[in-house]
Amino acid sequence: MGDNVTGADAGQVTVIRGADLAGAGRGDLLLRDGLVAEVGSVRAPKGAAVVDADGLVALPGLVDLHTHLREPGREDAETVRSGSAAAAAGGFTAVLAMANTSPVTDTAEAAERVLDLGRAAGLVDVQPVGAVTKGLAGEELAELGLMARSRAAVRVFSDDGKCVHDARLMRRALEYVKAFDGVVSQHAQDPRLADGQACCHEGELSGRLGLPGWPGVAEETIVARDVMLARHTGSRVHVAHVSTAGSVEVVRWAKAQGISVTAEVTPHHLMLTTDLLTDYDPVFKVNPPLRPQEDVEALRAALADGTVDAVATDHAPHARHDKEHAFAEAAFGMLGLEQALSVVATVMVQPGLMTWADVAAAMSTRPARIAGLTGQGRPLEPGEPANLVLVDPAATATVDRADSRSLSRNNPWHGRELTGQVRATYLRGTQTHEHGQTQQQGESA
Ligand SMILES: NC(=O)N[C@@H](CC(=O)O)C(=O)O
Ligand SMILES: [Zn+2]
Ligand SMILES: [Zn+2]
Repeated sequence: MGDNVTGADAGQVTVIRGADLAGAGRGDLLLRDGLVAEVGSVRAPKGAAVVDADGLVALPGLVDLHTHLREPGREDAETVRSGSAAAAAGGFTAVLAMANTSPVTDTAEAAERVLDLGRAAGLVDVQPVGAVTKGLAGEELAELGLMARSRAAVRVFSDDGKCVHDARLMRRALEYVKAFDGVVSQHAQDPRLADGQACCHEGELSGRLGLPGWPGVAEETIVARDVMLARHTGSRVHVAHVSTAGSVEVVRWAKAQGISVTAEVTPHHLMLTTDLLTDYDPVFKVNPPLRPQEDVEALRAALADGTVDAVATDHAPHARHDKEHAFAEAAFGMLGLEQALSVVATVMVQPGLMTWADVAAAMSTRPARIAGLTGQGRPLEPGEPANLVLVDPAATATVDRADSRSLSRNNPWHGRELTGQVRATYLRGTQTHEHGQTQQQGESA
């Protein structure tokens, strides 16, 4: 069977044998009619596909709160279809598609178009994020209510790529989305403290490399302001790609006050540090920038103790001609979907900072809840949608950027050895990805 399995028979019955059901012991799963029909010790019905999951961990399908799919506008870098294939290969069953496309997702029609492109691809649920401001210009609120009431039922709003810098607009947006339990996901970057040129963590290294500095305080001041706006409005605010120990402190304090704040961390901020910039390789240029080891440690601790709610990829594909430039001119952003789970397994599970049940919470349950996706992030229990991923926790592989389903190659993990490999992904019972030989037909036929 190929690597990406599409158009599988919707009537297919599948038995997954002997998986480690993260936190709930070892057992079989019977998938039928798009649902988990039985859990425990299952007899395979005649004609069922039987998957030997001995030694594999089954997790609820992963949910990415932060994906850039580039369609419409930059189909040379990614399309909804190619990004969906990358997501399925990474174990995801749902992604939130960021609004910084061209045109921007700032109307109900634009949101419905993204939703429909996702359905046509059929590999993951593609849920559009709506822009907070028209054209991401930061001046006028977009049609938040119309996007919320559209077929796309938008709940997450973000100007990601840009910060909603105007406090008055941010306050209005928070007040507005409260009516439908929406959330504003903030790209926290004060444009006066870190402008569009800022591309290296501000410190000794940025001085030595002669790169414009992006200080942690440019993030922290916005996070601090926004949690106070969330407290004032009683609305939900979400911190996108949190990158510093200081931001973590603010979020920890805010949660202790009962403020409705959530935060996500990217795989790259959990593993990579600013000293990778010494070779001026633009693959490591990202917003917010890679930080020093102290910040990485603080982010790992905050994810482990739940201060940071979720891992989100910030998958940011870029075409060669945008990325392969002198460091200062190259585009910001790196790929994330295909390696996210392996990175989390390598830096969090292997050293004992998180269990697989914790991974399910941080990469499926909590992101689904934050985004208001009711059919995702559900436990693997009878009657629940059969959205799941099978992971080989012990398998190790070296990342090769050429293997990607993404149309882009800006993969910061290229050449690295990671542990924990996705073996198969199922969306409502249909296999959307298979790696290697996991399936035998008709055990009891
Ligand atoms: N993360 C990035 O460096 N780039 C993102 C935008 C963003 O997330 O800010 C992109 O759209 O390329
Ligand atoms: Zn961003
Ligand atoms: Zn982003």
